Amino acid sequence: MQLKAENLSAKRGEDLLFRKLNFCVNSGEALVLTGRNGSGKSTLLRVVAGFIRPESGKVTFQSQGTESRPAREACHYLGHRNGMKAELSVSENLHFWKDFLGGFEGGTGLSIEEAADVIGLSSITHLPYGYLSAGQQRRFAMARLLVAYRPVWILDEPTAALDAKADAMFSAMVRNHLRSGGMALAATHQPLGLDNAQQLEMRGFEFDDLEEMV
Ligand SMILES: Nc1ncnc2c1ncn2[C@@H]1O[C@H](COP(=O)(O)OP(=O)(O)OP(=O)(O)O)[C@@H](O)[C@H]1O
Repeated sequence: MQLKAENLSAKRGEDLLFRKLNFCVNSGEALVLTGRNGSGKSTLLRVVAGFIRPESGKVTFQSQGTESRPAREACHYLGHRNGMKAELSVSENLHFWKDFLGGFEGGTGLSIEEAADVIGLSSITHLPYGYLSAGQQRRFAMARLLVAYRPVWILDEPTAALDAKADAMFSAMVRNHLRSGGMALAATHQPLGLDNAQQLEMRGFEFDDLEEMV
C-alpha cells in the first residue's frame, strides 16, 4: 500500500500556503509534520483527508493489485474536534461511526466493546458522551479509528490535553496500526514515540516572503 502526494499546492485565503509538495508514505510508515504554529500542518492534513481542495496536484492511495484512488477514501481523520454528539451515549456514537464509515478492503473494524477495551474505558460506554471528562472524550474519539478499518490515519494534534498514560496508550495504538501495515500522517508538538518516522517541515506563508527576499 502506498499514499502518494504529487505536486501538491494549497491556498488559505488568497495566498498559497504551500506549493508543489511531493511525498510518499508506504505501508507501515509514518509521516510527521513539523513547523511552527500557523505553518500549514493542519491545512495539509485536511487536503489529504479531502476536506480542502488543493490548488494543484493530487493525493492518491494504492493497494496492491487495485487501481489508485483518491486518498480520502482510505483515510480516518482525527482532528482537533472529537466528532461525537454529546446527547448520544458513547456506544451510540461509536455505532454511528462504524455504520457510517463501513468497511474497507484489507482489514476489519473492532466491535464497540473491543475498541472501548483497547482505550481502557469499557465500563462507561453506556454514558452520554457529554458526561465524560475531556480526556475520556478524546480517548473515545481515538476509539473511532478502531471500530471501522481505514489504512491511513490522519492525526492532528491527537494527544493534546491527554495525561501521560493516555499518551502512551495512543502511541501504542499507532505503533500497532503501523505494525499491521497501516500508515499515519500526524501533526504533533508532542512526540508520538514512533521510530523511523519521516519528517516534513512546513514553512507557512512567511517562507514565500523569504524566498522573494533572497
Ligand atoms: N480560511 C482561511 N483564510 C485565510 N487564512 C487561513 C484560513 N484558515 C487558515 N488560515 C491560515 O493558514 C495558516 C495555516 O494554518 P494551519 O491551521 O494549517 O497551521 P498549523 O501549522 O496547523 O498551526 P498550529 O500548529 O497552530 O495548529 C495560518 O496562518 C492560518 O491563519
